[in-house]
Amino acid sequence: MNTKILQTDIQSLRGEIAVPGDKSVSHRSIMFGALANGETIVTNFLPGADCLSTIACFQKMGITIEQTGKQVRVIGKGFKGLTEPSEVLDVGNSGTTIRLMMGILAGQNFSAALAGDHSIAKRTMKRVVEPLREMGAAIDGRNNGEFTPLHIRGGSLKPIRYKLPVASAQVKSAILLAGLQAEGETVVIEPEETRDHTERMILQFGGQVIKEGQEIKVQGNQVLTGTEIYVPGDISSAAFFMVAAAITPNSEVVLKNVGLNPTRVGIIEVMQKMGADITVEELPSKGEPIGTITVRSSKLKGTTVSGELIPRLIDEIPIIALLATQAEGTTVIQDAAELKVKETNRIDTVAHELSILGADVKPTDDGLIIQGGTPLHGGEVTSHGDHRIGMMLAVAGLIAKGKIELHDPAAINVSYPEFFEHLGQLI
Ligand SMILES: O=C(O)C1=C[C@@H](OP(=O)(O)O)[C@@H](O)[C@H](O)C1
Ligand SMILES: C=C(OP(=O)(O)O)C(=O)O
Repeated sequence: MNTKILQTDIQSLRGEIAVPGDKSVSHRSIMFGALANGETIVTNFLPGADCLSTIACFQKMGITIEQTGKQVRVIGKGFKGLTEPSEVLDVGNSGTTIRLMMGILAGQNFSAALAGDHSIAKRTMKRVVEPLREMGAAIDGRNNGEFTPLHIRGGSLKPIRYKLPVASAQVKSAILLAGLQAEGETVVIEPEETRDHTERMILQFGGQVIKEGQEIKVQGNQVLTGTEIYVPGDISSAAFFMVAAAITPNSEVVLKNVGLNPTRVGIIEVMQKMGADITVEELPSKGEPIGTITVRSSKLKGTTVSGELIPRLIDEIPIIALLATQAEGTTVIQDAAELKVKETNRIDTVAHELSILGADVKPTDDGLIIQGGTPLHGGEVTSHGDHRIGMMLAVAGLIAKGKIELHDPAAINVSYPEFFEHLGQLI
């Protein structure tokens, strides 16, 4: 495993960064491009390891996908155009790839095997397996289909009306993707609103989806048409530099072209509540809302992060925890038990790694309690193979005094291959 000596005790961060394309939107652009009829052109695609896994899976099902950097061309063959893969579909580290793809495979008249890395093997798939079985898919795998390697044989599906037991965009999307192939109307009921990129993309590809309160409805047997997709910058990647600017003295960082979908901007609301100096300028756009975010260092105060906010910032909680270590007073993060089923148990890995650097972070059943105002020092830390933990620790290094060794920094390539290069431009 490789190790990186982090840059520590930085005096200021200054500059402008265009963060890479949104991971959630990039995955979906490939999936919908493959299921639509005709050509789809994707620009500002995220060439991170997770999205490359999605491309490879669809290539194995007979779809022509040409990717050069951030530009992708997909030749879709319609919902009935995928072919039975002769090899295992390898999802790598990507929960979004496996869960959404299962919704697609549920409606395919063939058999497919799915597997991923060590982290994927520990993440529960039951949440998608249960509704997809109810719709008619035959799924098997370890522990009665809960864990990879999984096997799925799809076919004709019946629609369902399904109340999500947890607020999850991945589960919602898997059911909607199956629902688009079923006979009749499928309804998903969300306990809390989650990211709506799938719904937006159905519309962009000429399909229909209706949202009524907490219910999302799709008719089956829809036909989609290839289109042009512009992927906005990923606010989940921008979040690391937003927090870096807020906690590093004498800093001003401008983040261009950031996606500002209302279901994703919880981090902005939390930073404003904590007293961060943050301005957001929304710009005209055709697809997802985008804009420029500017953050300057400022004095911060603790807060509570809970309830409906959680799904709107779920992937930002590790970096919010770091922010809270530098705020005055206590920050409580609750209702976030979902963190336990991400690439790592992020409640445990955040608390453990930040404590090594001198922070006061206590894990709870559904979140974290952070006593702020703690100076950070050096130490030996690890990403645990989790990209968001790796980036959070690199940002922690900026304000730490002493040497920090970060093990497995390469995990960051999952969502932000240019991360260290961009960080270097700001130092
Ligand atoms: O739908 C998506 O693209 C995602 C949904 C979220 O997961 P859950 O649906 O499990 O909350 C998020 O954590 C993940 O990074 C991406
Ligand atoms: C949880 C994440 O992704 P996934 O579920 O797709 O692995 C993430 O990117 O933080």
